[in-house]
Amino acid sequence: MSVESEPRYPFVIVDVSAEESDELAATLFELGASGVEERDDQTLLRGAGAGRVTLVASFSDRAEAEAAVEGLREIDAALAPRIEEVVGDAWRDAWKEHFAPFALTPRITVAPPWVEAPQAPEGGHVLWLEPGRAFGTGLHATTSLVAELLDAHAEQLAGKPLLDVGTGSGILAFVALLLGASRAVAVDNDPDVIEVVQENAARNGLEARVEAREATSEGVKEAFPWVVANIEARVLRPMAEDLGRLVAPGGWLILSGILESEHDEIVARYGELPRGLRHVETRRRGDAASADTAWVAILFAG
Ligand SMILES: C[S@@+](CC[C@H](N)C(=O)[O-])C[C@H]1O[C@@H](n2cnc3c(N)ncnc32)[C@H](O)[C@@H]1O
Repeated sequence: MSVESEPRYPFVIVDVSAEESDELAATLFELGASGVEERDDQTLLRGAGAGRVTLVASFSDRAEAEAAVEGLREIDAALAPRIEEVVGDAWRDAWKEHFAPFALTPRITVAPPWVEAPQAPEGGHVLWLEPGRAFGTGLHATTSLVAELLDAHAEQLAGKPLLDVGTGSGILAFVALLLGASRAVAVDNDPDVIEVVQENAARNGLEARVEAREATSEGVKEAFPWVVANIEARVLRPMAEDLGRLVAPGGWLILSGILESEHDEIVARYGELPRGLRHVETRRRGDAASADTAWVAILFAG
């Protein structure tokens, strides 16, 4: 295929502070972006560094991208957005070059399917994972913090079913199953990830123990002894009643996708539910001195 006939994908790229990133991502959607990727110090493709976030917004054509750049300049002339155009489809797989086997927890090594089988950790397992376009390589702190909590509480998890809300690639459901959970229900409001979860389940011989479906917490009826949700504080806040209902008496809930600055408020919100979840433990990752860039995962007991 000649370069002229290859598809062209315009992106608007802008570097912002972590505090500004959510608001500016929403603005980019309002300006017509079809997707906005956030890159920071902890994502597979790194951001601008020094705690700053690089927003990469995709547009359907060049004219729309140029109009969005104009729109951003009108909002704040100091933003300095730029347009980059990618020609051809090879970039879609570029992230694969950076995705090598790594120890997610003491007992779980994650490996992409295109490498040779790595050594499993002692008493542990290799989790074969191809996230595709779903979130959840395990390289983001919000994922690894939950996986570590599951590993640390594997004795309580053994033989119990688990609900994974916002499952993405299915990574947390698979970690739980490899650590001994009996079965997992994995739900996500993005219908595109369900096939990814099913493919990854089959890759690990776990398909009989995972039920993946398009749903939010509202669409789940039964309560579980274990519930995990790595979403975002702004989604977890209104979800509190539902998630509280889904934790069986004596069960456990892990929440992630929460910044240090949001920690106390989330602990209070879930603690004041009629079910009264008790804060047990918080794990932290990132620069603790900066409450707006350090991530936390919170374990509650029901
Ligand atoms: C940060 S990703 C987490 C993926 C994976 N569980 C992990 O830990 O790496 C959040 C996921 O939650 C999903 N999500 C967002 N809002 C949701 C909602 N209200 N109900 C269910 N899933 C939701 C997104 O589609 C996305 O796949």
